[in-house]
Amino acid sequence: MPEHTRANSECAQLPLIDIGLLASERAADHQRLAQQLAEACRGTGFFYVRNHGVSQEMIDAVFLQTQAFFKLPTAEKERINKALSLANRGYEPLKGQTLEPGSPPDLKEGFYIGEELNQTDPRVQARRFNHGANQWPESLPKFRSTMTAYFDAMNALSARIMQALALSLDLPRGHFSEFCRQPLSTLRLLHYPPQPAQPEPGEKGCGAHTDFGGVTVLLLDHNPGLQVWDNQMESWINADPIPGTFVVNLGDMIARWTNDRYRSTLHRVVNSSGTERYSVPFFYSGNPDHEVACLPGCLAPGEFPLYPATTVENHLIEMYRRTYA
Ligand SMILES: O=C(O)CCC(=O)C(=O)O
Ligand SMILES: [Fe+2]
Repeated sequence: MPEHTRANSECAQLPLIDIGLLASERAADHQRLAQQLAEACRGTGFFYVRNHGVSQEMIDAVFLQTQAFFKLPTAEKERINKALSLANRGYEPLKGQTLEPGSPPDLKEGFYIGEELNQTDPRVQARRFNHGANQWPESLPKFRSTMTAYFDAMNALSARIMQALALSLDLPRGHFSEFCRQPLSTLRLLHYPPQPAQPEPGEKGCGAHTDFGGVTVLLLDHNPGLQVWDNQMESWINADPIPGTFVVNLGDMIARWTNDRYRSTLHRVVNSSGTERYSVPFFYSGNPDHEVACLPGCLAPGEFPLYPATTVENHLIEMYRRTYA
């Protein structure tokens, strides 16, 4: 992978998928969706979705609250630092994560939100991984309701994307419905200051990484900055924002499931826009107890599974251990 931070602007665009086709009554529409998706997933594993049904009003409200949160005084953000949570919820300061081993820490600050759970929930009582209370900023009255509504909308959209993924793998549409029950999901708000004029070698908004979980549904503001590694071309593709869409990408669990027919792809952020950049990824990892093993149809005769079977929870614990070690 080249060290410089520019992407090849002449490269192919990522595909744009009409996820609304899933609601069609016509089998031909489902087939078209399945085909387009299979192609996208065998390619970079990154695509845009449109016709997703999430209102622009809701998206505007999410950005408004996100910006308001990061503009709060540092002391207030620090009061709900993620380090105070047993469930990885809350504020992550600038340079708090290093997604690319060997590079300087990421030039971003973040905020993590999970499912709203109270202390009596059996999953919290049992200290299941990433299950616990959220931490909320006190001085933003609309923050909590905006984010929980968006969280629910993202869970619903992700479940629909899983249905489309099932179709793309020649499986029944409901194949992942058990996986989608009581899913473990993380909503992450991100703020990237502009890339400094004189960065440290390798310093950037977000180091090259793959996402851990099932699917990621990423909301971009109007700024470019996201780059996706194109294995075939051996270069970075700019995944610039397209209004009215989300960027969707596959996490490491899908590679496990499909024996690498579908891959999780390296991506990174270089905020060369000269202004503040905000983005809101949603990580959908599914039911913690669900078994992740090679799917039917993803093993040709004589081919062996590349990964041992595991559960969602054990896979995630292992991935977190590696990143935050
Ligand atoms: O900010 C972005 O565009 C991407 C963020 C990302 O890749 C992540 O949080 O995993
Ligand atoms: Fe990512």
